[in-house]
Amino acid sequence: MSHAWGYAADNGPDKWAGNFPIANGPRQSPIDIVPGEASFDGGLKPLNLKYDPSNCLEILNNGHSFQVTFADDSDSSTLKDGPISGTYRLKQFHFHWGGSDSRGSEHTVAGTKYPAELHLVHWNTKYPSFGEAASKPDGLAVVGVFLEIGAKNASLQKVLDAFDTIKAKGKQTTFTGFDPATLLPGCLDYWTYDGSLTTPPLLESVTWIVCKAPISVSCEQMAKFRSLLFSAEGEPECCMVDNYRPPQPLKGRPVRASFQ
Ligand SMILES: NS(=O)(=O)c1ccc(NCc2ccco2)c([N+](=O)[O-])c1
Ligand SMILES: [Zn+2]
Repeated sequence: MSHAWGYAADNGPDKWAGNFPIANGPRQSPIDIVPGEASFDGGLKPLNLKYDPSNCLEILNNGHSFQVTFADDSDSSTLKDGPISGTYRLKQFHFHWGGSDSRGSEHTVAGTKYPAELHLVHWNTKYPSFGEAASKPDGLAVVGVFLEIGAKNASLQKVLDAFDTIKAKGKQTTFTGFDPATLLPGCLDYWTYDGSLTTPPLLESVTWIVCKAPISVSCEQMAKFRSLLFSAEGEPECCMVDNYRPPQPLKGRPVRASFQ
């Protein structure tokens, strides 16, 4: 029986290369972003994000995180411009977080860890589906947003209020009418680099777009994230915390900044 991947000592990030050798590839994510080593690129366009709340379908505990899934059968929720060419459709968003406020983000900024990180995942419509796009070097674009401890985030609270019905792995429920744009920071300055999925299968198909500005989350809201379980109903309860991969070697990749 294959030993499923996870974030524990026996199946966590240091063990993933066994089943997924690309874990040691040339464009793995996340990375530590060092602002002083990023190069400003005046050719980078502002992000053009257009989301339709009616595309929001459901919320699911997938045993690694929770995700909010969108209908992606039309170009009604898209990412354009920024560092990418063409049109990328929103498929889902999810988070990574820590067991305490001192850790949890996947990307770090000059070594600084945030308590959580939001990922908005989009796929290139030059390919017929997410699954096809996920295996192409320009197939995916993920917008990363850091969460920092501060005021309660009213938009995030709408997502957290759905948690009671998806506590265990495999639970899902209808979740409609949510506008993911309300989770974005006011300033959309970003860093961008070529990387990968940060969980298995670790495919090197992601153009990463990491926002410089964080959004707020209260410490009570962080406690709500930590109330989810990695485990399914009927299994010994295992709190869903520290579901983040640490920074990976840059291996000579340029990191560009959309701002000076
Ligand atoms: N942390 S992330 O945004 O890089 C990330 C990682 C894995 C998967 N999915 C796993 C997967 C299986 C086949 C292809 O993809 C996704 N996603 O699907 O949005 C996102
Ligand atoms: Zn992610």
